[in-house]
Amino acid sequence: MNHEVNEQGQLMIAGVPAKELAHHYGTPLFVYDVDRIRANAQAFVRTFEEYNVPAQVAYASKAFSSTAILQVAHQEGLSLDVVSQGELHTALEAGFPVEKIHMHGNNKNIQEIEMAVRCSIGCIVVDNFFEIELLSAVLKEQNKTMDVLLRVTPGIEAHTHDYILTGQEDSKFGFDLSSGQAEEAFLKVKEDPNIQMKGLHCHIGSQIFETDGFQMAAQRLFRTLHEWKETYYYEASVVNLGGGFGIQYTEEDQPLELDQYAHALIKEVKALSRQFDYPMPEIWIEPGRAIVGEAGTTLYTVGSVKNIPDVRTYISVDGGMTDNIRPALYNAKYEAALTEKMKEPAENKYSIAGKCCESGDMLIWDVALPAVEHGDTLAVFSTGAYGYAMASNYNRFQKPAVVFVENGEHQLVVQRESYQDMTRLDLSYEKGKGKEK
Ligand SMILES: Cc1ncc(COP(=O)(O)O)c(C=O)c1O
Ligand SMILES: N[C@@H](CCCC[NH3+])C(=O)O
Repeated sequence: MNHEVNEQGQLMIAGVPAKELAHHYGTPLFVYDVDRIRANAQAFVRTFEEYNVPAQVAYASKAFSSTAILQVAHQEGLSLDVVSQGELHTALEAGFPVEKIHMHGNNKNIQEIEMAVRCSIGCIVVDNFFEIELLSAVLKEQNKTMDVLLRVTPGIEAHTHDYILTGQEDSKFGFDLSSGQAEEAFLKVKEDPNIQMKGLHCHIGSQIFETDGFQMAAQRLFRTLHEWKETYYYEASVVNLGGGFGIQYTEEDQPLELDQYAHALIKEVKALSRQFDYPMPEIWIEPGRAIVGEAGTTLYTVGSVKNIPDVRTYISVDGGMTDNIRPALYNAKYEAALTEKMKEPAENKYSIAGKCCESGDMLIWDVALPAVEHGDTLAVFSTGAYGYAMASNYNRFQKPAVVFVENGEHQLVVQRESYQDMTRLDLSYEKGKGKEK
């Protein structure tokens, strides 16, 4: 992996020495290279523009949601995918245009739907029959209309590199195409004059390195849309192929360039539109990881170093599974470096441990590094997606701060949580002072 290193052998992030950031803001610290976020967004947006294909590139904010990142997403012409009232609230606080917000979720409750309808967001991606009932009732009550996509499971499951064609669908998300549930949902949605059915949505998985899974999914959606056109004279104006575009965490990961994913989707949808003589729909996608993943780096300070002769050396840092649950949850792999020793050769293998009371709180096993000492700043790369977003307060550790860096300037965009923040919602218990039943 290529990193910016200055003459003194220091790791630089968008023109600023990482050590300086660690010193200024403290650690653990999430640092985002904003130029990189913009370039990632543009790789998708420009490709659709170049091919003159109407599209929406919706940033999947589950990957990392905060006011600042949503502002950048908007500046780069992205739409937004939210999955909760919390993510929608953040979008509204960030001033994100409501008409470019799409709402997902396999169990949207009445409050979420009411909020989405009240705010007149751009689209709800409908996931199940119960939701159709809730949405119909809310639209009637608020005397409003709503554009929707139906989320369907096309029977393709991506397992990072390969694809499993599942005959029988087994997913908590969406309507099954093969059993006819999707068609039943389509007919229900079509019955409601307040619901405008714009098209179909699917999402086949995450961290996908090839394009054939997306192409297979597009084929299945088109086959369905073609049938519905023949049978019901329905024409979709949108096909949403979800997110899932892979990124590089370690040297072993060899993702495509982002514009190659977009290019392949455009080519496939154009071909399918010709094949089925179907009017070319808008193509919507929902990248999360691909927008922010590689743009993020986590900085930690090394604390204890424990050598077990002939076994391994553990180095413990001041964060861990509370700011990056992915190694513990998915056995995810990362690369790391010592920010001040970028030009020094690796001299040993170290295993990087977090500080939670969990043996499984390990960030990286056996990574080759120069000699590690107490006080070193350690950078873990490609932590921009599903890191801060999945952070917890386990062991009552504070959530880290987040800093944006662009053109040599840095700015705090999420403050470090304080202990007061953590106890703010706590109330004391006094025996005998409870409400009687
Ligand atoms: C419906 C949907 N869209 C988009 C995404 C974003 O995925 P990724 O971050 O892999 O691009 C996800 C998460 O996998 C998702 O479930
Ligand atoms: N959170 C997961 C991916 C889930 C994507 C959301 N549907 C990850 O870190 O890889």
